[in-house]
Amino acid sequence: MSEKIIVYRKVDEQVLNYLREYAEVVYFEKLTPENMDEFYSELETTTVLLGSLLKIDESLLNKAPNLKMVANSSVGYDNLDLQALKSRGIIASNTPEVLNETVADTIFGLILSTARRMPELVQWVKNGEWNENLTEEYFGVDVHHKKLGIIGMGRIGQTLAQRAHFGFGMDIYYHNRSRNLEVEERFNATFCSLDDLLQEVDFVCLLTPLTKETEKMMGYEQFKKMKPSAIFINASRGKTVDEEGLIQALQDGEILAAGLDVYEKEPVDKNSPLLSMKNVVTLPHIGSATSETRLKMTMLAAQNAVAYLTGKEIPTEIKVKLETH
Ligand SMILES: NC(=O)C1=CN([C@@H]2O[C@H](COP(=O)(O)OP(=O)(O)OC[C@H]3O[C@@H](n4cnc5c(N)ncnc54)[C@H](OP(=O)(O)O)[C@@H]3O)[C@@H](O)[C@H]2O)C=CC1
Ligand SMILES: O=CC(=O)O
Repeated sequence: MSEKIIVYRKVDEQVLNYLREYAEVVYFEKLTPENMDEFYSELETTTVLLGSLLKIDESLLNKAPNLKMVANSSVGYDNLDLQALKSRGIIASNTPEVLNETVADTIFGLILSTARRMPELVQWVKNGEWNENLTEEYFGVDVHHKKLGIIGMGRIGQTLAQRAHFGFGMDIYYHNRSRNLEVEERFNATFCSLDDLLQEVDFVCLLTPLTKETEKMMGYEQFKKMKPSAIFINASRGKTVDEEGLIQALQDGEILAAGLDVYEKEPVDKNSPLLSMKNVVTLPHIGSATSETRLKMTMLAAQNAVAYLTGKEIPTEIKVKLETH
């Protein structure tokens, strides 16, 4: 058994045992400043890397002369420099589909808890401030039968639209670079320009991957186009939003509230104004974070790694056209 895999995130024992049938496994439950030297030393002789979030760019690849495959345990792969990987002939895979339902549940939770001000009111009750009947100043806004705008109507966007349209009677609007007629038929959804979507809907949900095109695609100018009664939800990547612009828009009352699972910098800065705003619900990037779904994701990453090691077709290889210079 000559191949070596580094697993650099916590995974279930059954995932490790499966990998051990095919390669020597070096396991780091997590990477810390204390174990980075050991990680880099193992990296020199490693063929496959399995984990998530780690920035895999030229500087890391220079330390990995034998690397042949990166099995990312997330659907988003903005942590990978695909150009650098391709120029070295390194294959990459991600974990699409298996997390759609769980992430859509999280997003719906964010929509409901932001609209109905749940975290704020839970705290109010726990603080012992519920002394009389609730007055209007604590009311939220309805979700059912409102207009939901999805920017990035892909796999997760469609799973969200399913809940919103059939479960909550919401009207669906979406913006992608390309139209999807099947989505339009299935959810009676309306395709719009970004500006039209922002002006029309009650809830804007951002779900694009982070790319050069989508970086800071939502800034003050875009928030200003939303209705002052509208709510912004971000479950894509923090960097798709200009966070300063979002803070300013919330402070100026340009939008009603925001529900966030992702931030420009993670973990989010403890002093970020977002954390002290009552109308902002802040989750710690838990889109896919259930035991069942994380097991499915890491097992799929392991299956991708094993497919590479056994010369089989890689189930969810990342295949994108790269820019040529
Ligand atoms: N918060 C969390 O824990 C999680 C976050 N995510 C994030 O969600 C993202 C989406 O995942 P998934 O649904 O599987 O991805 P998909 O690739 O299935 O969907 C992405 C959608 O975004 C659209 N899109 C891409 N670029 C643009 C653009 N420039 N402008 C407008 N629309 C665009 C695409 O349509 P078109 O090509 O037609 O433009 C596509 O419909 C991931 O990349 C990840 O960053 C995912 C899982 C969990
Ligand atoms: O953020 C999570 C992912 O799978 O992407």
